[in-house]
Amino acid sequence: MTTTANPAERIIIALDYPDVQGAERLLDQLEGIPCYMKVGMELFYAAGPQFVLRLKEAGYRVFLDLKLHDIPNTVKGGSASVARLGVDMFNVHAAGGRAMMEAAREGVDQALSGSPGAQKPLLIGVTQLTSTSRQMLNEEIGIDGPVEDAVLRYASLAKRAGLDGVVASPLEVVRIKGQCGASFATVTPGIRPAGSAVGDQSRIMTPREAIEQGTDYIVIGRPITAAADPRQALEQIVESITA
Ligand SMILES: O=C(O)c1cc(=O)[nH]c(=O)n1[C@@H]1O[C@H](COP(=O)(O)O)[C@@H](O)[C@H]1O
Repeated sequence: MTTTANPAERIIIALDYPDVQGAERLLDQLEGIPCYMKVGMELFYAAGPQFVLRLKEAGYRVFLDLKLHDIPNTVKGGSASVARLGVDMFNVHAAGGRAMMEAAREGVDQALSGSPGAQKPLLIGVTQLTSTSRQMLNEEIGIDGPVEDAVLRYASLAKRAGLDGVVASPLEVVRIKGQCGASFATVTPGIRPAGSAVGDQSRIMTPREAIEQGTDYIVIGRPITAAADPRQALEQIVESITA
C-alpha cells in the first residue's frame, strides 16, 4: 500500500516506557528521523491522551496500540474516542469477531462524520500475537493447525469487516497480501536485527527480510529502545532496509 520515499517512514517505533520522561529522552535521541511513533498500553495508561497530542503537535504520525477487544457497543465508543484524538492508526483484536470490528469502523466513521476533511485513522486488526508459537496456539489456546492458518482466517475476517489491514508477523505477509490484496495493510512486529535478543517474541524476521516480504510497516521496540545508542541502532536498521 503506502510506498514512501524515505524508508524510515515505514518504521514504527514502539515507545514502551512507563513514563513520559523515558519516551521524551528517546524522541530527543531520534530527532529528525521521520519514523512513525507507537504508543501502547504501558505509556498510554501512564501518560494518557495528552502524550498522544504532544506527538501529533510535534508532527509525528501516531499508531495508538490499545488492542481494543470488548463487546461491539463498547468498542464502537472506544474507537470513536480514539478517532477524535486524531491518531493515524489504531488497532482492535480480530478475535473480537466481525460485529465488533464493524462496530469499530462505525465508531470511527460516526466520530469523524462532522469533519469531512478529517483524515481517518487506519483501522488495523490484531491477528495472532507475534509472541504466539504453534505449540502455544495448539496446546494452550486450543486452536489446531499452523499459526499462519489462524492468522489468515483473522485477516480475511478483518478484511470482510471493512478494516484497513492487520498486525501479523512478517512470516505471514505474503499469504495475507495474496488473500486480502496488496492494498490491505500489513503492520509487522516481531522484528529482530541479526544478533539482537529475541526476548518474548516468537515469530521473527530481520528488518530487511520483513521489508522483502512486502510488509508496509515494521514495528520495532527494544532493539532500538534498549540499545546503548538508539539513534545508531535505528540508523543501521534504516540503512539495512534501504535498497
Ligand atoms: O499490536 C502490536 O503492536 C503488537 C502485536 C503483536 O502481535 N506483537 C507485538 O509485539 N506488538 C507490539 O510491537 C512491539 C514490539 O516490541 P519489541 O518486541 O520490543 O520490538 C510491542 O510494543 C508490542 O506491544
